[in-house]
Amino acid sequence: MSNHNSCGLCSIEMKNISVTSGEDILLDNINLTFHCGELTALIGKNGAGKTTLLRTLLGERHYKGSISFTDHHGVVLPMPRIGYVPQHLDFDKSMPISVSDFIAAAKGGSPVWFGKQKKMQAHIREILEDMECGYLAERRLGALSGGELQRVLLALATDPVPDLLVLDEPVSGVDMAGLDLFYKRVTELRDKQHMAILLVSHDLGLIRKYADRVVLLDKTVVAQGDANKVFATDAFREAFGFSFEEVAK
Ligand SMILES: Nc1ncnc2c1ncn2[C@@H]1O[C@H](COP(=O)(O)OP(=O)(O)OP(=O)(O)O)[C@@H](O)[C@H]1O
Repeated sequence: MSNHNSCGLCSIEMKNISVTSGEDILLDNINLTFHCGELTALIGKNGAGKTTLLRTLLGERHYKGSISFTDHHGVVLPMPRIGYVPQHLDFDKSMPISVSDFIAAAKGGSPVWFGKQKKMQAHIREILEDMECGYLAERRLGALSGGELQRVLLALATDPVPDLLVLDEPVSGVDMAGLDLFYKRVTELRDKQHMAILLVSHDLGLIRKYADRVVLLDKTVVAQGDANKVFATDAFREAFGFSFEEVAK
């Protein structure tokens, strides 16, 4: 898929990144650049280091090497602002908390029991409406479907607009129509807000439909490029045990 939206300047760069745990090398000399306005899909077999790479970007893993952000003016800043949608959210589903109170609490506003601040509530309604889920504002968080919850988390992760949006297999437990809708929303964000997006996914069909670039990881980057190119590599066949032609079916 061609990308019309990248200015070529604004980017997040991982340089010579290595992560170890005791004697184990979890990530080995990763060199990657994520461009603003581009959706990059991160793929690899189980244990390849995908989640470790995300956690490193989020500042949750100790690493060797450097991560930097270059803004639209070419100014290099030490760290990008990152929005994160986790794989799943662990919470007590019987909790009597509404979607808008959850967002207010996550944003570090006043505790929910102090009552809602009008301005904050209007803002929350606005960001949910941007994600076409304003109607969820007063629903109980625990009553949302998997797809609805993902949209709420996406609204939260993209306000304020981050430099890099990181999505960790965000759509597990969501049906095919919900998946497709989620990817559509994500690509709209890429185009409208010009953010760099990094997505860990196992859905090769959706990756081929929506990703601008695919990175195949096996502790280090073993292939990268557009989906068709990466799916045709020997490294892909080795990682997944099937060939490009089988993905195309
Ligand atoms: N905190 C940790 N300490 C030690 N080893 C870890 C830690 N976290 C992950 N690992 C190991 O690092 C390797 C990479 O794990 P990681 O979760 O990043 O893989 P992944 O590509 O996300 O896998 P999956 O597709 O199964 O989610 C695995 O061998 C895992 O056991």
